[in-house]
Amino acid sequence: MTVELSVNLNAIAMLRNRRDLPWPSVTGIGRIALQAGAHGLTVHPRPDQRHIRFSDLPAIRALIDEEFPQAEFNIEGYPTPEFLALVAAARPEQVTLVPDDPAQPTSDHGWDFVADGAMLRPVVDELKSGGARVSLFADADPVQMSAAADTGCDRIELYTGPYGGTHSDPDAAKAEIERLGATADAAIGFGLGVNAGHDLTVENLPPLVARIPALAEVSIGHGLTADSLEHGMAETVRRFRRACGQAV
Ligand SMILES: CC(=O)[C@@H](O)[C@H](O)COP(=O)(O)O
Ligand SMILES: NCC(=O)COP(=O)(O)O
Repeated sequence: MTVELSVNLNAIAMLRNRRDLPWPSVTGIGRIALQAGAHGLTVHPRPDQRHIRFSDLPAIRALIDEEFPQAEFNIEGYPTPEFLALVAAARPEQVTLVPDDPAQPTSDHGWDFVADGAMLRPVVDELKSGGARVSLFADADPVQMSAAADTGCDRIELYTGPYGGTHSDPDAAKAEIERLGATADAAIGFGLGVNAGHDLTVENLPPLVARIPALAEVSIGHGLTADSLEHGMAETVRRFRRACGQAV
């Protein structure tokens, strides 16, 4: 199975928002990423619009529809009525629901599928009936996968932040990979697809992909954007695609 790369544009938008100027262009950089073979684009429109602005969503939708119809749009966020309205208008191929509080500096945990299942089930149903694939953000915890499947979601997205934090500790990295792998095995056993994301890099992707051969998609923004400052966006997308095991 090919591990697809979805490029997260949050950091590009964060840089753009530093000034009242239209560059760097979120759609312009997204175009370069798709031209270089990224499978799709990911955004996380947070309530304070600190990076991705609500107005970015129709522009990204139009870019994909008009120039890259085979690509996917993945929108992440907490399922407030405002977020669900943005999703209904943008018609993304995938929605990734995360349990983020608006005050969080970034996403740093997955759902408690036992406690949150009753809330998630109707939201998942609504999004799926609108035609989206639904992925739910998940910590590395195999025990939670039965309850995750009970939400009716299509996929989980493994939160790989703790793994990303082991960049200088090989033993801790191996332990995190095994926790992630065991969670993926459990999810697949319940018929779920598996995505992954947060703090993934060219260096830490290959061992994760080797442990989870059924991994469907990784969404990457921070590390990929950092590398693009050195290698350029097109070459960086190719480097990350190779790190996913794609023949580039
Ligand atoms: C869900 C996740 O881990 C990331 O995709 C998230 O979008 C990061 O958000 P920030 O870019 O705001 O840190
Ligand atoms: N879902 C993870 C994502 O889209 C990007 O996370 P990061 O690479 O910016 O940490």
